[in-house]
Order: sequence, then structure tokens, then C-alpha cells
Amino acid sequence: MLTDEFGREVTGVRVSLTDRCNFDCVYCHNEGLGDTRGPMEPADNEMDTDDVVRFLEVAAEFDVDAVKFTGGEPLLRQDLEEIIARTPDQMEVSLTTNGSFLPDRAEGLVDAGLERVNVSQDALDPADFAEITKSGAYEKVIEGVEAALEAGLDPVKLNMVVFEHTAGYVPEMVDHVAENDGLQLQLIEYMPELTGKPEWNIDIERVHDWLAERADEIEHREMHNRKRYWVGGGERTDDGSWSGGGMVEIVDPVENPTFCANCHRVRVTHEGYLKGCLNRNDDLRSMGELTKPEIRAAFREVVANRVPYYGEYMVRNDEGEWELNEKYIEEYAGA
Ligand SMILES: Nc1nc2c(ncn2[C@@H]2O[C@H](COP(=O)(O)OP(=O)(O)OP(=O)(O)O)[C@@H](O)[C@H]2O)c(=O)[nH]1
Ligand code: SF4
Ligand code: SF4
Repeated sequence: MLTDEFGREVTGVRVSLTDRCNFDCVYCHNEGLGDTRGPMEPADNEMDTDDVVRFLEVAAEFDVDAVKFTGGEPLLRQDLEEIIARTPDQMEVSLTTNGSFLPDRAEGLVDAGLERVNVSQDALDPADFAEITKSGAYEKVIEGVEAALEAGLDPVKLNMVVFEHTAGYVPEMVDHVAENDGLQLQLIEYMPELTGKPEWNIDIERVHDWLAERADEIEHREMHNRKRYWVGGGERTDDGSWSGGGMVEIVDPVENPTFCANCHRVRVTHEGYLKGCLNRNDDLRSMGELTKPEIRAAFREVVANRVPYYGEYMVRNDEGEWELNEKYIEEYAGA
């Protein structure tokens, strides 16, 4: 297993398969690559099936045990089932999608080896949904969530970006997952620096406070030190799992050093560049058409250069070594 200078083991990879999408969400940050999102026409700059599989095989050699496929919209890749089927067995396979193509493909994806899915859903009303996504596919997304549950994916996480347009929908989305078996909610902090509309930002701490007042139990997930709130009157069973109610997780990376301190994934862009951080493009290493030895070298180099993005909590001392910034010691210790 590879570990970076900050002691962060790399256990997962996040692979963008395309920057194309059939939606045009107002908050899209396109996995940190800026607004290069294109319409649905075929793109000639995407990794092909073999490029993706070759990279995953090298990642597996480094004991990476989880892969998340993203986009753009990854189901625009007609070879997604093949990629999943050829993913090394040791990896948990998950997918983040807008859900609109799941009605026809959820079952086949599960047959190929998909284990988890996150579906973007920011609203429970078709008109609100259309305003945010610039898409009329609300019914397809609802059908897609159903199809994912029917195909055996449990839980299905609903991804909701919390910003000015959606903040008012949080209570009904929380009730929605609390009342529907198999659904969980992931509330994602708006990232103004990647989307260029700071005026849409809302303070995510208000959402934490609101949930904390209602939660039956609060947990910390190891990854990113994320908080999980169990809501809706469920209870813990004898085997330690939850029964009833629903789970709400908050993804709040912005200016959050403890989030980055627990970041264990490297990323691959649709064009086949490896990078150590979602928010950085200054550390790209080309992967497409490389041989396995070259991919191994690129992987080692990217991990060696990984720096937590919201990382002022790490500073170089006089000897040039990294050490904890005193300013953050209290916050980090409480993580
Ligand atoms: N800055 C930052 N944002 C992240 C990171 N991981 C996820 N996000 C944000 O969270 C959003 C949703 O991510 P998903 O891919 O659906 O889910 P996930 O966060 O990987 O969570 P799991 O499915 O539980 O593993 C992304 O679009 C990003 O905005 C990360 O490592 N750094
Ligand atoms: S569905 Fe995802 S990739 Fe597509 S426009 Fe919306 S946020 Fe961007
Ligand atoms: S270092 Fe921080 S900002 Fe970069 S990918 Fe990891 S959690 Fe996200």
C-alpha cells in the first residue's frame, strides 16, 4: 500500500470516465476540472476500456481496494458494464450518476459487479429539479432509483448539493430517506471556488446544527472524518446495524483540514491523467496508453507529491519537514 508524506494511505481511486453529461446542473464542478463539460457527442479524448482496466490492475497491485466511477455522466459510456466486469475482484465498485439511465441498466450493472450507487437528486419536485439540472428527466431519475433498489443495491445514496436554491428542500429530503427503506442522503457542501458563484453559498454548519438537534445518533466516518446523522426514530439492533429511520451524511470539504487529513483516494480524469487531489490540476500525470511500469511510476510519483488541499494545518519546519500547524492542533486532535 502506498502512503503519502502526511501518513494518508491510498486505498481508493476515483475514476472519471467522461466529461460528457446529459444534464447541465447549475452547480456542476465537473470533478474539479473546470467547465470543460460537453454535450452528448462522442469524445475522442476519453480513456478507452483497456486504458481504464490497465490502470485499475496497477492500482490493485498497490492494494487499492475501492473504485468509484464518476463523470460527467458515467452511464454515457456504453462500455461501463465491461469496465466493471473487468475491475480486479479485490475492489469494491461504486458509481456516482445522475440516475437517468439506470432504469434500463441498473440490473446489468449489478450483474457486472456494481456494489453501490450514488444518485444525484436535489429536489422532490419536478419543476425544482428541472430548474437545477436543466433537465426534464425527473421521472427517469425516480425510476432509476427504484431500479437500483430492485437490482439489489442497498443502500442507494441520494446526493444533494446544498446551496441557495436547495437549502429549503433539506427537511423534506431528510424525511424522504427516513421514510423509504434502502435510501440514504448525502448532503454536499457547495464549492464556490470551483463553480464561481460565491453568492449561492450557504453555511454548512447551519445544516450540521439542524441535524444534530434531530439526530438519534451521530457517527464519524473514517473517510474524510465525515459526520453521519441517524434520523427518523430508528434504533440500533443487536448486530450493531440500524433498523428504521434514515441516515444523512455530510460531505463538507471546503476549508476543512480534517476532511483532507482523512483523504485516501487518488483521482483519474476522463482523459487519463492521474492526480492526487480533486481540487488540484498542477499534479497531473498522464496514464492513457502508458505501459504498466510507466503507470506504476506515475502512481508512485503522484502519491509522493500528495498534499492536503485545505492543508494549512501542515507546515514545513526549518528542516524542510512537514509538521502540524499549531493553529490546527486542537481541531485535528478532536477529529
Ligand atoms: N473536495 C473533495 N470533495 C469530494 C471528495 N469526495 C467526494 N467529494 C464531493 O462529494 C461529491 C459526491 O461524491 P460521491 O462520489 O457521490 O460520493 P463519495 O463522496 O465518494 O462517497 P461514498 O460513495 O460514500 O464513497 C463529489 O461530487 C464531490 O463534490 C474529496 O475527496 N474531496
Ligand atoms: S449530473 Fe453531475 S456531471 Fe452532469 S451536469 Fe449535473 S453535476 Fe455535472
Ligand atoms: S485533499 Fe482535500 S480537497 Fe483534495 S481530494 Fe482530498 S479531501 Fe478533497
